[in-house]
Amino acid sequence: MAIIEVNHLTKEYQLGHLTSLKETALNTLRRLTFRPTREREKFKALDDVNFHIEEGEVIGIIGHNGAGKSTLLKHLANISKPTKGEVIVRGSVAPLIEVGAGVNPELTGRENIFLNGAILGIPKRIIKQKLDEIIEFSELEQFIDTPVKRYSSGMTVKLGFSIATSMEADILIVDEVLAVGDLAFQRKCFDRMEELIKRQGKTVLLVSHNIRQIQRLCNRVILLDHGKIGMEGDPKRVCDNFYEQNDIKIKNNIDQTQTRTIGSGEIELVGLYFLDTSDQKVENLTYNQNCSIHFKIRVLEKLDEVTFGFGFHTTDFLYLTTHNSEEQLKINNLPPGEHVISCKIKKLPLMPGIYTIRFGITSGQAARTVYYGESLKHFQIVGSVPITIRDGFFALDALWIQENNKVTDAKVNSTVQA
Ligand SMILES: Nc1ncnc2c1ncn2[C@@H]1O[C@H](COP(=O)(O)OP(=O)(O)OP(=O)(O)O)[C@@H](O)[C@H]1O
Repeated sequence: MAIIEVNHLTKEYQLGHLTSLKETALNTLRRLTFRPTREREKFKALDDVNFHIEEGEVIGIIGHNGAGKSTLLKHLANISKPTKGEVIVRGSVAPLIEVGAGVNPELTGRENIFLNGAILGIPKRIIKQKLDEIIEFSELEQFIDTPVKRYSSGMTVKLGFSIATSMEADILIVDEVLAVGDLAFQRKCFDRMEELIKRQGKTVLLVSHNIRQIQRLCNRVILLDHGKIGMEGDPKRVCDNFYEQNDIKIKNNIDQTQTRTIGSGEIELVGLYFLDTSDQKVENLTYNQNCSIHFKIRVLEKLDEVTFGFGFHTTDFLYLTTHNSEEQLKINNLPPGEHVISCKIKKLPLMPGIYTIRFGITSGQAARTVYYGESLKHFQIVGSVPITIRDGFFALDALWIQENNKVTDAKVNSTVQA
């Protein structure tokens, strides 16, 4: 029997509900003055959502901002009530769904550990046994007897995460919390999640915008799209589909895409384009194409010992390559004015998809950064790839060989001769 059943789950909100205090006051005034109250429009944050989860499954929930992911988790954690439909949960739930969820701000860290254990029906004796481990994992030894309302949001998350993952509830529900807290703690959380999932076979529901993390941890992914299930199933298939949708959105809104640049003001990038082998400008490239990338720069103040570097990254800022000019091109004296620097690329081995470019310029012996930009230009790699390549970002120019082939053949021959 499924550990979680979601049947025809619908959640309606009234638009503007979040600012309802002012609206309520206005409506009261309208009623007093016998004027008709304004009907507020309703919208469905979740719209007839159906799925089952079996024990031990690790489900990732992805989708655009406002798709309904958090709303769904709140229903699974029994924090929200459906407008229509039902959620059946056959087990205890440790929810980690917002900063401070399940944590009482008036109580100390230690008291919260006992409170949470009690809510999950864990005997005090067992909680006492786990106490040291929970405190140690949370890295809050010094503050464990301080009321949680004095904690920073990162500290609150650390406590919440340690409690939720130590209490051995049947189902762990995690919303994006791994993105809070310092990097080292995030890594620790990720490792613990992986351990819970792989070694202990826990049922886990995970919401994240970190699609790569979802793809790595989950065995099934649900893609929510405007409150409905847009797609569901194999993580790679669903995540790839989500990337494609995103990439198309980005490509259609390229002008609105935020490029990120920093600079000293001595130099600026005024043009960036690819040329094919006939020196024609090209917007899209085919897989394995010979091409060159050109950077048109305007130097405002004379610079010395100038080196360049560029790289490709995905639209979600996964850095794929860098190529520095240090060994090939170092300009000792770059006078004010416009200059074009280019880099020839032999057989660009990027797999079909949408990528973007970063570019940096340094000057002087200490390699001071005078310009750095990311997401500077989106481009698409099109065309088909050899069937040897299934996924990833790069195609290796590689060949499989059975090295002991000759030895085996020789043996076979000698056997035959004998
Ligand atoms: N209490 C509420 N009252 C009114 N509208 C709400 C309420 N809570 C959520 N919503 C709306 O419901 C929709 C779904 O919100 P939800 O937080 O579930 O999205 P999400 O997929 O988690 O988004 P994000 O990725 O931005 O966190 C949004 O349009 C949001 O504004």
